[in-house]
Amino acid sequence: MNLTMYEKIWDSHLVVEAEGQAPLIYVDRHLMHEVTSPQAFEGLRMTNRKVRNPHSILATMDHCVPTKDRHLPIADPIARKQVEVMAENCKDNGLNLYDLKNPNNGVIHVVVPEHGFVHPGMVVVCGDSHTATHGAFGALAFGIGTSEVEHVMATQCLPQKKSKTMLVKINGTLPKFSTAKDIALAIIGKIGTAGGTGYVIEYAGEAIKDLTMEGRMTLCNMAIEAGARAGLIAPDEKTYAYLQGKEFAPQGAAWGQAMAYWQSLPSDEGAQFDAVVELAAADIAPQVSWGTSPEQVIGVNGVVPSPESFDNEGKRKACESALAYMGLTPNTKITDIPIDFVFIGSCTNGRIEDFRVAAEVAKGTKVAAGITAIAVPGSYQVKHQAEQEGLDKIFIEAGWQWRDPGCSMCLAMNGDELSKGQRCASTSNRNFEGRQGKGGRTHLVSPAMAAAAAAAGHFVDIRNFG
Ligand SMILES: CC(C)[C@H](C(=O)O)[C@@H](O)C(=O)O
Ligand code: SF4
Repeated sequence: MNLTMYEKIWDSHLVVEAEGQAPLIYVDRHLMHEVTSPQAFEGLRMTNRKVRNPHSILATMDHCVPTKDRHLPIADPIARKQVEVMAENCKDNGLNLYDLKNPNNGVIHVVVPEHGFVHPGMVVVCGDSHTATHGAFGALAFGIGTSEVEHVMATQCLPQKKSKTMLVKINGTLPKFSTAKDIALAIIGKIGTAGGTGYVIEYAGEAIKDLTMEGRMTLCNMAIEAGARAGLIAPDEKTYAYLQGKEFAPQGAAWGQAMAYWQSLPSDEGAQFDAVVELAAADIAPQVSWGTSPEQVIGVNGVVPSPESFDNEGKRKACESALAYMGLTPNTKITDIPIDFVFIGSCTNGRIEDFRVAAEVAKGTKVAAGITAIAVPGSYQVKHQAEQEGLDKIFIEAGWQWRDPGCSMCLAMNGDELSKGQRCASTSNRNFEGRQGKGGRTHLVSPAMAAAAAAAGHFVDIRNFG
């Protein structure tokens, strides 16, 4: 039988499928951060249970951590408590934690790949929706709720409904200046934030093969914003080269055995998907979101749409309320929208490649008057690598702030936030109302587009920049 990669991973992890119950699957890796784990640990304590396999867990602190003045105690008492509780829980259960002082600290979905903790063919969970990121390695990776976090800690298994499969094929090669972020946004613009509901998306096609591992992570990261359970990309030579030699990658003879398994994972020729979506890479321009949902997005050379341009009532209404919140009028050119803030970072675009591209654009420019621009590396590893390459100096000379790692303004839980009415060019993944601070307005873009906007003071078409 011709199977998709999802079906192969599913079949090899299915523990039991009892009549009238959700199938039970085995979980290989469990990722953790300070926000969604405390109640799960508490639940274990109350029921006198232990973590079944501490080695399956890697934990960090990222959401509520400060990105500056880290030598000082955390000022916000709630954040401080969260960090302390995380440290205690990990210590009590013998878990590997990259705490604030650890040189491996950073955003969970950035640090996990850096250490080769996720391998092709694994089932990976985390109490976090952007777990989808790890699908870039050909692993079935998805977010779970806090009660499920407890269940997985205790049993290493998870009741899980089987998903349908969707193939998203990006044909041809991407134009210069269009990136994985633009592919992600263009797909969501096409299928909508509910387009992937009930599906696991497999991304394929020449443009996907061409992406670096960082780019693949950016793309899979946003599968969740398309409503999908997870995103997947078939492992290939790039995947293996990325993993080889990393701390948690198989070593010695185990490497060869693992490779043999990994090479069996890609979807078989003729495998049937429940849905197929195709896009031409050549049509994907640098994207800018204009609304309060990632599907409200358009090419940078476009204009803010009017509610009447939508053919269904729901979308018309959504457009109206998004424009009111965003303070935008229909037909405004995207490149005429002024900004107040720029954020480069997050588990979508906080990797070394993102800072390289942004620094190349920022080099020799100055942040426009009145604009605050912050560069927040996804991890200390990214930060140190960038510093070795002198990227920090480029940003600082251009007037940017160079911070310590964390989720930061991706969701503004740590005090880094917009004030009411401020408008931000952001490389993160969600532009929901209030996501970057109450009344703040978020436009999702790629790192290059963010850096260009910082210099110009408004969005610019990166293809004509400089
Ligand atoms: C805090 C966490 C539960 C949340 C998520 O699940 O994604 C956060 O990481 C986010 O990006 O909104
Ligand atoms: S960087 Fe943003 S999307 Fe990623 S885990 Fe943190 S808050 Fe969630």
